[in-house]
Amino acid sequence: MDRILIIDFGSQVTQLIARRVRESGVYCEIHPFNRVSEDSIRAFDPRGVILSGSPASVTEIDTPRAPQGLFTLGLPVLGICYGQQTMVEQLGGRVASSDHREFGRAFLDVTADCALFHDVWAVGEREQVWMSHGDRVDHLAPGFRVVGTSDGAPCAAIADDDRRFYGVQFHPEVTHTPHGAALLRAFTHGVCGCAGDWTMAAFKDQAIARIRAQVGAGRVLCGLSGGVDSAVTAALVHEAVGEQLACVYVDHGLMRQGESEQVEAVFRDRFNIRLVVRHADDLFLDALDGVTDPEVKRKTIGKLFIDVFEDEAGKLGGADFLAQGTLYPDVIESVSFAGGPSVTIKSHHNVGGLPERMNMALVEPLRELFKDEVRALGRELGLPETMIGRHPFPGPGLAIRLPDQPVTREKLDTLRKADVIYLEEIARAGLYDAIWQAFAVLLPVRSVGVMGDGRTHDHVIALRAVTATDGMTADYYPFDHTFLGRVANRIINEVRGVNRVVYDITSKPPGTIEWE
Ligand SMILES: Nc1ncnc2c1ncn2[C@@H]1O[C@H](COP(=O)(O)OP(=O)(O)OP(=O)(O)O)[C@@H](O)[C@H]1O
Ligand SMILES: O=c1[nH]c(=O)c2[nH+]cn([C@@H]3O[C@H](COP(=O)(O)O)[C@@H](O)[C@H]3O)c2[nH]1
Ligand SMILES: NC(=O)CC[C@H](N)C(=O)O
Ligand SMILES: [Mg+2]
Repeated sequence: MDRILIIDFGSQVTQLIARRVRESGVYCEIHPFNRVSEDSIRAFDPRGVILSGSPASVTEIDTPRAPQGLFTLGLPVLGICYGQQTMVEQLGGRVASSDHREFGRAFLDVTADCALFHDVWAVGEREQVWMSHGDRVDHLAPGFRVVGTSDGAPCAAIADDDRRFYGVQFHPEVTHTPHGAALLRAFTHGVCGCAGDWTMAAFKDQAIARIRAQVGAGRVLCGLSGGVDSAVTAALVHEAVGEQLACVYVDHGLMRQGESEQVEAVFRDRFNIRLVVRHADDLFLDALDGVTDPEVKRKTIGKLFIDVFEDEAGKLGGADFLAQGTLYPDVIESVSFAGGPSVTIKSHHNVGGLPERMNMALVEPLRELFKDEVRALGRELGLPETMIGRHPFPGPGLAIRLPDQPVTREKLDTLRKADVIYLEEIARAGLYDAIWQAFAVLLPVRSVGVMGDGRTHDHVIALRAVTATDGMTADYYPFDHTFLGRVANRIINEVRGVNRVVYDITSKPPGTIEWE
């Protein structure tokens, strides 16, 4: 299988390089610069290498470099921004800090032809690109020539066709460079000669073969949440090892209205997979009694998940493997320049402690995929569209949508009623698929209102809806006011105990998607 190696120097947009390469039908992986060597590159056996951008500056000592041996392997190399700068510097050219910094939209004048521009750009054209740099290449390394210039970068695009080395100061991976994807494709297909045959159908067959080889005759347990990731994982593992798989769905009393019934019905209807539904609301709600702190809530729930899985595995006569829907963004070790370990924003309930305690090995067939690729794989496996397009729902459920207050059955009930109205209206307006995730939050404040000429002193519901591609960053969804007014009206009229509705317009960062 053709593959491209992306060496990450810590750019904010390295993941986008991977997405674009994969969209061109070529498998790729991101490896942090401090983990690659000439040997590791040989072992990975790529058709070509892309060097990412970085917050660091080549002009300073002790900043990251590519392994020097990379440039003698005979492989095509594309350096993007910092990647271009370090390549030039490592091959004998010079990079300097410039007064003329460029951030955001810029224009590139195409001054010469090269394989990177083939069928994309012609000499004499002026092309929109996206820039984010303060340094620039001042003197080319031997063998290179300039093929494009911009106001702030006389060497904005450079080529050494003999060695198949290319460098661009702009970022082709971002959508603000309109022809960027085509340039990356020209690199992967034209320059590196990749066939572009990495499809979800091919991935599915390989994944099934890998699961069979790993699991053998062993027994697999899969936590099923109703979410896309676990559904696709279960379907894939089932195709691979059939009856050796059992799924456990835990109703922890923190699910949305009708959710458990729906997950169970869809699953039993569509799949012939053994499913255990475990009702454990007393267990979870008792443990959460009086807990207000978000981290304590998350850890309490995480621990109980482990207990329940352990218990169910025992009832099933033991399990050798645990199947999880871990995705590529969870796996990528992005390079941190903050120095020191990064802070914990929130402990994502993960069944991470599980395998160790239960002596189960992990089966993680989605480790290499992004969420949209998981959805494509789900389609390949014939999963229903309602399951594939489902908004993500966090493992700790509604507990983290009752911020800064203890979880009670009464509050859960109020929250559920508001949430279901909101989602109903979103579906009715045809907006469900345009939104990454939407939900209601019950705030720990009461406000004064007037209803039916009487005074009310009731709860406030906050509505949240965001757009995102992988949940790492997000923007609030720009509903029109008529829509918001309609939802607010219905919630206040139909949900007893709520007299006010607000809309959350915080992006991530600085906010997060969930409130806790
Ligand atoms: N209620 C639940 N019962 C059983 N397992 C669960 C439950 N909630 C979460 N899990 C397990 O935890 C994993 C992580 O949850 P996560 O929400 O990240 O993924 P998902 O629910 O499969 O997909 P999505 O991100 O779309 O919600 C799931 O894949 C599943 O294995
Ligand atoms: O399985 C999960 N377990 C968790 O503990 C958890 N916390 C947040 N989320 C989901 O992750 C995405 C990003 O959420 P945040 O911006 O709130 O961190 C959003 O999609 C959140 O819904 C979770 N999913
Ligand atoms: N985006 C980047 O890779 C920036 C590289 C380097 N820090 C510069 O400012 O030029
Ligand atoms: Mg989920």
